[in-house]
Amino acid sequence: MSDALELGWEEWLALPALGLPAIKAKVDTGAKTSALHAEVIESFGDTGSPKVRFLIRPDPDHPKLELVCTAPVVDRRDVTSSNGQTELRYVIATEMQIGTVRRTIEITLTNRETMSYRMLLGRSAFGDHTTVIPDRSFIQPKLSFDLYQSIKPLKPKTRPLRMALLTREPDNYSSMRLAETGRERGHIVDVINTSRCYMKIEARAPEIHYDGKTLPFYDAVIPRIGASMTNYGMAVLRQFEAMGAWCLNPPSSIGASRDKLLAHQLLSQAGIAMPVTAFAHSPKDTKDLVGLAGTGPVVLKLLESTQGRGVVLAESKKAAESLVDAFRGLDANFLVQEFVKEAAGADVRCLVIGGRVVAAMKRQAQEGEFRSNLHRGGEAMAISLTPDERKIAVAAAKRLGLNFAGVDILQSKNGPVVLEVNSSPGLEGIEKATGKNVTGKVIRFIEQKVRTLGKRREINA
Ligand SMILES: Nc1ncnc2c1ncn2[C@@H]1O[C@H](COP(=O)(O)OP(=O)(O)OP(=O)(O)O)[C@@H](O)[C@H]1O
Ligand SMILES: [Mg+2]
Ligand SMILES: [Mg+2]
Repeated sequence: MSDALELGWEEWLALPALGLPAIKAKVDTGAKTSALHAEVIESFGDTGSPKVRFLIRPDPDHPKLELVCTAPVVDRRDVTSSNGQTELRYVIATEMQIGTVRRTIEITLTNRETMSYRMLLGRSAFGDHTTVIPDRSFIQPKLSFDLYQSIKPLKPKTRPLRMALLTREPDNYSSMRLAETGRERGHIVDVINTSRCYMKIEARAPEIHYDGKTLPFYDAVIPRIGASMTNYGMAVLRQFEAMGAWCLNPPSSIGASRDKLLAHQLLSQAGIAMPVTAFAHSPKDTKDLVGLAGTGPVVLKLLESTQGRGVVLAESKKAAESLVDAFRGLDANFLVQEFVKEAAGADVRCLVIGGRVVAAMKRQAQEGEFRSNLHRGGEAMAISLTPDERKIAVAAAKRLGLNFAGVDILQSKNGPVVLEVNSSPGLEGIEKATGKNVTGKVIRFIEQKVRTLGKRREINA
């Protein structure tokens, strides 16, 4: 492919890495660097690899066609425009395709809303073998804004949402899937480490600070708060709410689901079936406590445990009593629960989004193990739910006020019983077992919620 290029004073080009298949540019031999129209420019990323995202409306005649572009920042530079004003601009490097020529060029970002051309092609983009013929236009093949029709993510009416993903584990499967899927659908997703947020508590101007900067307004917050961060995470979430963000799961619901005592009380008040359960801290009458959980074998659980670690089975009354005596010395809350033998080492995880079960899997424990946790070597497979299972899963999520929940059910001889409700359910196991794009459903639910909320806000304004 030859590098020789003839250009008229206006030309069509594409910026494929930015996802822009057609841009009409004015060729300007008087300008050194190229410039591209950009609105709501925001920097993000590490200092080692800074990036910028911006909104572009490539077609001046159709301002509703909006796209979000992301690019690495190569520089920030003072640029003096033709009206003599100097502006500090972001400089990005991206690939340009014009006719058959493809090359990486530097582009400065600036608001060109009032200009007829969204892009200015400056000399540094020309290369060595370019001839500009100033009295001709469109020497290179013409493109069309129709090319944007095949681009799905943004519908003309919808603006991209700004989402915050609150997590201390940005690299785990769930975090990566949520961030990626949100971005694929045209949104801005900032991954924020909950523990690094600090806050200014002020009624009229609440703020959240992060690495020395004030965080902007977020339309939605996706909380992925680990058990060790529940309290602080809830405070951060309340602060986001105070700033007007909508939280996928409200902080109080996350708190309720994490507090096993409270969760059990709330669920049983709502008439949701659960294994018979007794709670204790340091009981004097061990026999009486064990008796509360029925006559058969019992399961004892340390309340602070997760991933099946503090969960033990006592086959006999005697074993249960000596375990209770041991737990009493730990100064910890624990529960004694009827053992649902029929479950046969399996439980059912139902993923509920917005009051509907969108995916379900059965987790089967290894031979000789009653705990089905995947971390304990359990195996997961897709399962179709009975209407009763579906109903109880939805009711449990609703009672705790969770829009996004993983409800764990045991299949007992008297029908399904709820074991626990998780407010940050993992996505890897369920997506792999069912082949369903659960993450996509989460993001679409957020879009739908935030947009109806936005409409309501406009009406009330
Ligand atoms: N009462 C019970 N009867 C039969 N099996 C049980 C019972 N309680 C728990 N199990 C089994 O043990 C596993 C672990 O128990 P549970 O889910 O209550 O605690 P956890 O896994 O430590 O909590 P988390 O899921 O939050 O990490 C369950 O998935 C289930 O397979
Ligand atoms: Mg649990
Ligand atoms: Mg569990």
